[in-house]
Amino acid sequence: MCAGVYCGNRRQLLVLSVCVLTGLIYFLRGKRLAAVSIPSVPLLSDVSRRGPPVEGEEFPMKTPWGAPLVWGDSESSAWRRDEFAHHSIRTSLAILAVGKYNHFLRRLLSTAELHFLLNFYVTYYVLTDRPKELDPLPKLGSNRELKVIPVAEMPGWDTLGLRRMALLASLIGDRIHLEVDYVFCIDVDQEFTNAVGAEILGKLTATLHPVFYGQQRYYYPYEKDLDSMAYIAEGEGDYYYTSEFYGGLCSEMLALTRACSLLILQDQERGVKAQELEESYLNRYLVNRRPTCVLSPEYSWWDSPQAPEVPTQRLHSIGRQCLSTGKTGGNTDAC
Ligand SMILES: CC(=O)N[C@H]1[C@@H](OP(=O)(O)OP(=O)(O)OC[C@H]2O[C@@H](n3ccc(=O)[nH]c3=O)[C@H](O)[C@@H]2O)O[C@H](CO)[C@H](O)[C@@H]1O
Ligand SMILES: [Mn+2]
Repeated sequence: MCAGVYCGNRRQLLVLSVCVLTGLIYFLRGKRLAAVSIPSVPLLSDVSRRGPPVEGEEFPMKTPWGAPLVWGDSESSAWRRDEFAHHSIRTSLAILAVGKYNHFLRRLLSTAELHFLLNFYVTYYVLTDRPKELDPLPKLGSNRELKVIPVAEMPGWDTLGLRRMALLASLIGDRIHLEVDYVFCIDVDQEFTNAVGAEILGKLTATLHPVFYGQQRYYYPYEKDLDSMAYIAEGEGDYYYTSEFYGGLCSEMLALTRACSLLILQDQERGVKAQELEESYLNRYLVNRRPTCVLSPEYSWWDSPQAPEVPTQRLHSIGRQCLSTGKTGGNTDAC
């Protein structure tokens, strides 16, 4: 453009010279920048972030019944976040920590403060047998609070796996539904590693189990005992969901936890126990009441040969990671 305006008079010659000089400076600066060696050490966020997911076989964006299948960096997730941005929604996390699992609490809370529903009202409901472990209370951001609910429960994932639904049902019914709009149930042996935003807000939200993502239905560990209330027949069911992270509107979560705890009680009365405990009953419930929002394995991930590569790891299961390495024999204390 500079060269094109030269018409022969002195003023134009001056303009032309300035343009050429400026161009030369930019050219030389470009060379200098290129000469500066950029360190080849990848930034931490690059390790767990790949390009944004694009609709396709690897990254389906919808379930067969039309619910969103959520990848946090996709365009549709950005739209969902925009939709919620101007509503003052009250959200919450319900966390159970009994016995040795209390040692996971601070890591979950501190990472939630960095990544979970920032810019929303968040209440942490911590059900614990050791309220003193939260003394002093962790420092929280504005519009975020923590409420401790003392519980007298026996430790052990095999017992608590049958108690948590009942505990949640009474807590949601008595209190949570009066105080917030959404409640998410989360295993305490996890940590947030990247942003989890309003894209997860649905009437009823469930998360795909990473190990069974993309597998044939035949491999899903649905309950096969005909006597169990969690039994899922051949041809029933869409996906296999994890029990480590699910949630939704309080009314939906009240219905879910009440129904599941009733199924568990009915089984216990007859001495029957579904193989995957709470997860089996959750999956049974979600066959009949399909989730309106399905989170991809970005929201339940651990490093395992069977887990898929995901664009961004957002919620990491420390407990299941430990189990999959086999080093600790399921003793998450060692993690
Ligand atoms: C279905 C499945 O794959 N289960 C395995 C997986 O469980 P899960 O990840 O299904 O269970 P888990 O051990 O994380 O227990 C579920 C949740 O109950 C709470 N909780 C549990 C026990 C306890 O003593 N105190 C307590 O507070 C806590 O919030 C925990 O996150 O990993 C466990 C070890 O981590 C066990 O090896 C389970 O076999
Ligand atoms: Mn767990």
